[in-house]
Amino acid sequence: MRQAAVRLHDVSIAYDRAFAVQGVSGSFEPGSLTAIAGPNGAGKSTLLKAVMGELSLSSGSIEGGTSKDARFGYLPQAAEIDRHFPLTVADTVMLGMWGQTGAFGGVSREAARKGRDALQSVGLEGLERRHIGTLSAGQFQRVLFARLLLQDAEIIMLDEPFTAIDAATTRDLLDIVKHWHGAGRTVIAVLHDFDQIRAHFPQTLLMARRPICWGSTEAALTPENLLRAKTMAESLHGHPLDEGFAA
Ligand SMILES: Nc1ncnc2c1ncn2[C@@H]1O[C@H](COP(=O)(O)OP(=O)(O)OP(=O)(O)O)[C@@H](O)[C@H]1O
Repeated sequence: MRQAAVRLHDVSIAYDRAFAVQGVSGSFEPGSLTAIAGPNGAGKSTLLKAVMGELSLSSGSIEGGTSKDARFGYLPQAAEIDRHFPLTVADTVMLGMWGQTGAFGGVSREAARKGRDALQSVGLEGLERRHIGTLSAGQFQRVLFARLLLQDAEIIMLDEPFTAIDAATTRDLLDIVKHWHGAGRTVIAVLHDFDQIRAHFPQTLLMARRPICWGSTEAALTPENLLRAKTMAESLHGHPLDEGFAA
């Protein structure tokens, strides 16, 4: 039997004693391409961060998801990234090689070539010396994808990768996602656009703090499940500490 890339056993996560995620079980199989969908505040980003090992669990366990694991590539939500940091495009992309070069490893000629290739793959050749603060949102997202390309991770996790990104950039970045999938990597993406999920993502975890459905996208994104997610989210916002109050 093939090993699951990441297996979740009854995972719950709380902030300040209030649950953000409750009772999620299932597997991201090796080579799968999965969307995580659900209303605002459903716990999607929290779940990704827990798989990355950035958050500890209140209960349950995650197999295959450990902190500082070079197997993982992670694209945080744009709002979580400080673009005022004085980095060039080239610096930012080369951070993807961190795990391979080490903190003081320096950039070899081969690594620099890979960096240029990655920038070319996302259509940004020539912008190496630009400060990241001067890029458009779409250009910056391309830079982050180039960094992920260099990182060469086995499991790639994307938190709202196409939010506020123009159609042409989204198309190009979706092509990279499909390329990763074709190469057998495991890709997990938090997404809000159901049409996009239906068109490109074979598997979906639909959640509203609790899991609603984790399976084929067709089975997950039914009108009934979407209504359940909406209703559950509305009840959560009305009573954030109700049954979710952690022990
Ligand atoms: N650092 C934090 N401290 C306290 N509460 C938090 C923290 N981060 C998230 N939360 C809360 O946890 C719940 C789940 O948040 P999360 O960001 O995981 O949801 P989401 O599904 O990714 O939402 P969105 O679609 O709006 O990005 C929300 O009620 C949120 O306010």
